[in-house]
Amino acid sequence: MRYISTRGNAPALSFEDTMLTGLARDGGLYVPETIPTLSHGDIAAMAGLSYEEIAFRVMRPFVGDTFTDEVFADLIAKAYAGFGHDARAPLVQLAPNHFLLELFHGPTLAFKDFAMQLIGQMFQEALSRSGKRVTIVGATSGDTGSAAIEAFRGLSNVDVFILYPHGRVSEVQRRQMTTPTEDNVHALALTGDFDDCQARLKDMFNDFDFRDGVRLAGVNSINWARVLAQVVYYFSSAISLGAPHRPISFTVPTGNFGDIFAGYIAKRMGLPIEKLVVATNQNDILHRCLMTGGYVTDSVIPSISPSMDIQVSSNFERALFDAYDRDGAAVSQLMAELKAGGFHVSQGALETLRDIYASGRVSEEDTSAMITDALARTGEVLCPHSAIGVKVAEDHQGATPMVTLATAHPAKFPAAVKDATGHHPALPPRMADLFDRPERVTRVENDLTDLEELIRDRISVGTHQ
Ligand SMILES: Cc1ncc(COP(=O)(O)O)c(C=O)c1O
Ligand SMILES: N[C@@H](CCOP(=O)(O)O)C(=O)O
Repeated sequence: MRYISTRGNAPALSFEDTMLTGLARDGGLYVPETIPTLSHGDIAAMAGLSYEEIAFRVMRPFVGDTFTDEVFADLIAKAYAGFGHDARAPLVQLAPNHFLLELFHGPTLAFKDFAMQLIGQMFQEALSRSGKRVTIVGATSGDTGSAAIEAFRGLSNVDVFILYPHGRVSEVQRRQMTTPTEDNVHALALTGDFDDCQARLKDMFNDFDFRDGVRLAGVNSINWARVLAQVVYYFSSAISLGAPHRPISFTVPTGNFGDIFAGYIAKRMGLPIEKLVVATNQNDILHRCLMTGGYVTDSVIPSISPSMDIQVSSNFERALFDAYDRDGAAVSQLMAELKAGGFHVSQGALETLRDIYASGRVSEEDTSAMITDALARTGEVLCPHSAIGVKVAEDHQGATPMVTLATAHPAKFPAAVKDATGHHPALPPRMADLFDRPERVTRVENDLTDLEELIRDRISVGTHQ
């Protein structure tokens, strides 16, 4: 299995090199050269298997010879052993034909743990074989950062720097990133929004002196391994609802387009997914694009669903690559236009995208109302992101069973949940002292040179400031 860049101008890589490389050297994102498929019989045979067994069968064809079967199965087992639910990703029925896929039973209470816990294991295995050391830099609107820190804290061959937008993450998210005490963890609060954090991260990857000098690695959904691990729960949930014998639709609270793109990969692998519905908050560039064809950036507006406060949606590039028949030059042209403010998707590519994806946008008021309403109707306490998903799913519900992804635990966003329900959602007991732990964070400006200097200094000193 080899991986190629969406911009068509970078070397094809193995799974291991793709995972450790992050962004392709032409600025593009890696995707598999061909997408392996599972037959109707292969999928039917997964009924009744554990999450870990399904994970192995779904991901194995993508991993090539990076890990033996035995090692890969062991890494999967270790990755999910710490989850707080035996099913790992349990389904809850909200209405006769509508199900909630709870993805928040991992250590940091968001769906990011599914991929990050596995990537942590895979990085350790690969780095211990090669004896190399890497510097992970991540950009976060709140959840990727805490999941990455949890997965890599204390590892001797990794430093992890997380850029988050100062004042624009929830207090729980911030404390998850600023309270770990390990020397290899560096939380950086940047003046700006998530798009600024992600843009500086991509600038670092495109600065080859810096990239090679610090051995830069990425664990955002830039990294193909992130997307891959997220494919699994589309299979596990659809199979438990009767796939491959009947089709299923999914609604996905969306920002950087990684999670819903994983659903697209599941569909391409043969899972009968009827529709993938993009659910956005008021930062609705994806919804506007699917409606009009115009992908035009706007400034990020802070919302009560801060993890989705994103306007430049990184993985949309992967969707465009396929919608443009894998024409890297066409994607490069679109990305150049994006730098100047935006682009228009061609009619053919837009029709392809609309065959796969539908979309909806939810206002702040409707998000809050849905948290209130869902509690009254179903007894579920939703986080604001999941509430956006449920609202859009209800607007798109047809005869096909609908699964909405619940992407975070409500206790990560207590203010929004309390406003809507009157109740303060409790953190799990193991995190009960989160607000008593001392915080450690460095304030940084949105300046590439300064950021690179800080990272170089920290690595060469080898201690946390
Ligand atoms: C809680 C939550 N929901 C939804 C999303 C959006 O997911 P994606 O960026 O993969 O579209 C994020 C951030 O990624 C998130 O943290
Ligand atoms: N919502 C994310 C934003 C980064 O997304 P990623 O999937 O590319 O890591 C976050 O919580 O950080």
